[in-house]
Amino acid sequence: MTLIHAENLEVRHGGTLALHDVSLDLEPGEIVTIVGPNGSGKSTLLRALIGAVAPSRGFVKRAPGLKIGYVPQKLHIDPTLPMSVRRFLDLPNRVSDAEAEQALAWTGVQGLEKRQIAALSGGQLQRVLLARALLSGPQVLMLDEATQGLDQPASAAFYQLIEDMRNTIGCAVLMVSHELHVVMSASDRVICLNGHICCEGTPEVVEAAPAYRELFGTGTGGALALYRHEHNHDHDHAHDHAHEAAE
Ligand SMILES: Nc1ncnc2c1ncn2[C@@H]1O[C@H](COP(=O)(O)OP(=O)(O)OP(=O)(O)O)[C@@H](O)[C@H]1O
Repeated sequence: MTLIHAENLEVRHGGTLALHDVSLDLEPGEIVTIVGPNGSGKSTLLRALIGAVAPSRGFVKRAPGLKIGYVPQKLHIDPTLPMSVRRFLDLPNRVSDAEAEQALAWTGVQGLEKRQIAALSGGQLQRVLLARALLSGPQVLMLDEATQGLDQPASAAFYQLIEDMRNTIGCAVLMVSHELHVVMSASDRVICLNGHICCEGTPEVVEAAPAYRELFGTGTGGALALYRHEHNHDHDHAHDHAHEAAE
């Protein structure tokens, strides 16, 4: 059974058309990665699929009772507010000490219960966020640039962990990533977004697609190419995505 079905989504933020004509299905157990330039609507799409922003057109259908574990791009916690890892894992639902310990162990940050959230390193924080998402027993894990700020070995290890989790608990994974090398190896399906879906398919299909090559360039490869947006096909609509270099 399809977990999430989105049809012809259009999302506006005030006067900004963030997404239009976006249709997609998320099936159980698959790892789907969304790539796209800055401002291309990736976070907006995740938020629309969760129900945190309302589409101005189209609709999202989630399987009844669907449990989604969401790992946000940033965590906004006032650094002056005391918040231990253990307390954080109780939000929004209380969990037992044993469950908290198990989730932290699984994500490789065992023993951090008493540490303050504000005192964690970037990598530790991402793993604690992941532990919290797992505690809800998700059928879908959604990650919004979860490896931002991590070095390459740390982000590779993080994605390996995600894949292990998918294999162990069978959840689907929908993630936004800026790391093409990871996307290409760890995803079952890639969606290339730029306000609308430019192309999608298996990593091999997307890698060869002209729209993807226009977005990310073909020569330079790696992270730099992500920001080189050589977008020259016609969109026949007016919206404000930066179609030029965003460095
Ligand atoms: N709360 C908001 N209010 C107004 N405009 C917004 C809001 N959130 C996003 N936008 C705009 O919507 C568009 C899509 O933003 P979104 O954050 O979804 O893109 P993104 O692909 O996730 O970007 P990034 O890679 O930089 O994280 C952008 O033009 C952005 O400025």
